[in-house]
Amino acid sequence: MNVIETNNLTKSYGKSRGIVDISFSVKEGEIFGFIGPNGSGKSTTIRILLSLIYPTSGSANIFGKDVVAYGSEIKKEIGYLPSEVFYYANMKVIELLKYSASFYKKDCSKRINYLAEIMHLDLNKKIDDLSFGNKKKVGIVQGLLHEPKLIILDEPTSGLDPLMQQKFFDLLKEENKKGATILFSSHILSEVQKLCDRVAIIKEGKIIKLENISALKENNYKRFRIETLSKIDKNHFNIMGVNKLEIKENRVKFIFKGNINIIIKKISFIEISNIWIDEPDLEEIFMHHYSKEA
Ligand SMILES: Nc1ncnc2c1ncn2[C@@H]1O[C@H](COP(=O)(O)OP(=O)(O)OP(=O)(O)O)[C@@H](O)[C@H]1O
Repeated sequence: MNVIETNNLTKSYGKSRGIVDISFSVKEGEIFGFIGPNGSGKSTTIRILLSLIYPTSGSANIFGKDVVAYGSEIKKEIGYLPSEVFYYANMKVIELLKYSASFYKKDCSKRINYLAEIMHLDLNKKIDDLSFGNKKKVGIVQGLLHEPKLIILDEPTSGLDPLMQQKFFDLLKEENKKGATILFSSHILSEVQKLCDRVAIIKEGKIIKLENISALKENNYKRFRIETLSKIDKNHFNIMGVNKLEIKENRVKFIFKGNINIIIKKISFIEISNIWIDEPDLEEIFMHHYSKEA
């Protein structure tokens, strides 16, 4: 079953582009990454899913229900962490969280304590006295306190130190194991790589690639770094499938996608002193998509 489904979702802000023909689906139990640089349209898509804004054309369904028609009903099953959180500064953390919990028809107190303990959040502090990172933690607890079936996170890790990021990711994995579906938007590829099953790459309002993380990483992309005994001819590796080719004297590096034997044969013509072959990280593959399709 698809938990999220969008069909040609389009939003224009007057004359300026928001998103154009965004179509993707997220299956139940999936952790889906939404990746793109600032201004590419991630928040716009998410705001439509949460019916905070309406699409100009196209449609989006969550749990099989249209987000425009059933927005308020759907929202009860969603945990949302916005990219920026704003609170009434005068409230204590616990007061705010209890207020948030009052929107749901269940007792969330145990859950609030559990989440606060994991995230090292002091419930008795005033919101005003919290650092940016601690305010973010309040947002995390607020988004997860009602054990939502769908968790939507918009650039959730900014402000969290690496240890807290790890705890947060562990928490998300735990929620996912219990059945929650997750939509995770980010411009930090290493986080998406750690957490997500599948990813949509969004650029200038359009999805340019939908891929399994494993396929994106292993899709025959290999990073080669070679050192040779003599200077390398600048055209030696200028062949199909070679990208980001850099040659300096007796060193060459590139990313290759294709039949690996072609490269091995090419290498056999030169005398090498060292070679490293590994998998490029998502960042490199992603940047390659961007530069190629720009
Ligand atoms: N309220 C608005 N009025 C006018 N244009 C907007 C508005 N909100 C977003 N846009 C434009 O829509 C496009 C997509 O922006 P959006 O905020 O969805 O991107 P994003 O990928 O979430 O980026 P960021 O990571 O910076 O939030 C951008 O060109 C942006 O300038």
